Amino acid sequence: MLPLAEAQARVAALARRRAGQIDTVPLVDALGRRLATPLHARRTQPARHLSAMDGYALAAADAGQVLRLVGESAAGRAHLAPIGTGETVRIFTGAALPPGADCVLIQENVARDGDRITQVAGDTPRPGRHVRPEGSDFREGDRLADAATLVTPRLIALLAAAGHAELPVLPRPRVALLSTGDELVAPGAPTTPDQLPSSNAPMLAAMLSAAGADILDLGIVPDDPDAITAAIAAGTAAADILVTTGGASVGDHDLVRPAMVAAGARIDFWRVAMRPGKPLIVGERGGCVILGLPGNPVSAYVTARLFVLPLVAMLGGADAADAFPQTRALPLGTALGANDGRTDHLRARLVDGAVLPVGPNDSAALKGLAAADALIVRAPHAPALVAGDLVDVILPA
Ligand SMILES: Nc1nc2c(c(=O)[nH]1)N[C@H]1C(S)=C(S)[C@@H](COP(=O)(O)OP(=O)(O)OC[C@H]3O[C@@H](n4cnc5c(N)ncnc54)[C@H](O)[C@@H]3O)O[C@H]1N2
Ligand code: MOO
Repeated sequence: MLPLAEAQARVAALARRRAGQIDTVPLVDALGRRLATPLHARRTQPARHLSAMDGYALAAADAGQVLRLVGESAAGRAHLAPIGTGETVRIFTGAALPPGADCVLIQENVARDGDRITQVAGDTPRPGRHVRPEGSDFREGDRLADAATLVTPRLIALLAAAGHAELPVLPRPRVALLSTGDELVAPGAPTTPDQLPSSNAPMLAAMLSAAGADILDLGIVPDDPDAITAAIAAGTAAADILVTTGGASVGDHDLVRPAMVAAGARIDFWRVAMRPGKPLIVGERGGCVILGLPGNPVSAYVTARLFVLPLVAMLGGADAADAFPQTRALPLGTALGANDGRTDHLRARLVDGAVLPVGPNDSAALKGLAAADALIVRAPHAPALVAGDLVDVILPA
């Protein structure tokens, strides 16, 4: 069995992007994807010296004088004529300063009598007071984002302001999903006592779509070697990643690894020193990485968090250092026994800043999984802990 960190490093080594492909998409559609190229400002922001407040624009040299009102400057309707000595212009937030003005008096500190403006409160204005200088945010040609930067709503705002309507992004990884097992039916279909709904497929599809993957659901195949081999061949031909669930272990009906070999895949490793998730199979066929997850739903969830989502992130442009889940040390809300030789992942909840395991600790128990919003990570041979001790926790993705 491979140690968990070594297994993750081997998956990182398999992450190869489709060379050269760039999608150009509208700003909002780029959310959650990574830039394919660096991006530069196509305009200067602010494009002129702008007022940061509603008030009166003047030259600081005229401070303290009674000023004569000669016009108005509003956002989008600049007062472009220069003002002379002793003159002022009514100005609003975001409006251009007229030439000759270098500061703004806020209107609360001013008394107005017809076209006569007098400062009645506040500090003596200095040059630049309440002014956003031209180019103070960015200038045309400035490099605003590097290639591989994650597109957030905040970056979308910056790039929209910089004149971009579409962004060049790395392609979404295509992930094929295959559920194996004679006992499985589609969710919602009637079940006999020998059957159960395939809950792994919608769980994984939801995790993958939130992670920005395009999903190709290959459905359910029975425990038939030829059918699984054919589905693996089809899935690897169509996708960047093929995720299978079930049939990963050692039983007579655990057919995924032999089927991968029959389909011409290379097995990179099988079995990881982790719980749940021990029977994970990783391989590749024709440039497609195959992740054979165990069938137990909690095992499928944990291996998806620890291997599938990081691989999707790496194919989407993330560095390995950012792609794998980070842990945070949080106080335990209860005692825990010593761990054995596998890295353990306990379903847990955050309650009042402490982390509490959610039972039962069974890799088929879905209620505990649904109730958990964190995973406690216990290193191999971690010692017993008491309430209040710090423990490593993976928080929700
Ligand atoms: N003798 C041994 N037995 C087992 C070992 C072992 O090392 N030696 N490993 C155990 C571990 S750990 C796990 S995890 C499971 C994983 O087994 P498989 O990946 O072969 O999964 P299956 O046997 O096909 O299914 C296990 C369980 O999960 C249910 N399942 C399968 N697919 C789905 C799905 N899409 N949605 C919901 N539930 C699913 C399936 O019905 C079984 O109940 O093996 C242990 N055994
Ligand atoms: O280690 Mo298996 O993945 O639970 O039950």
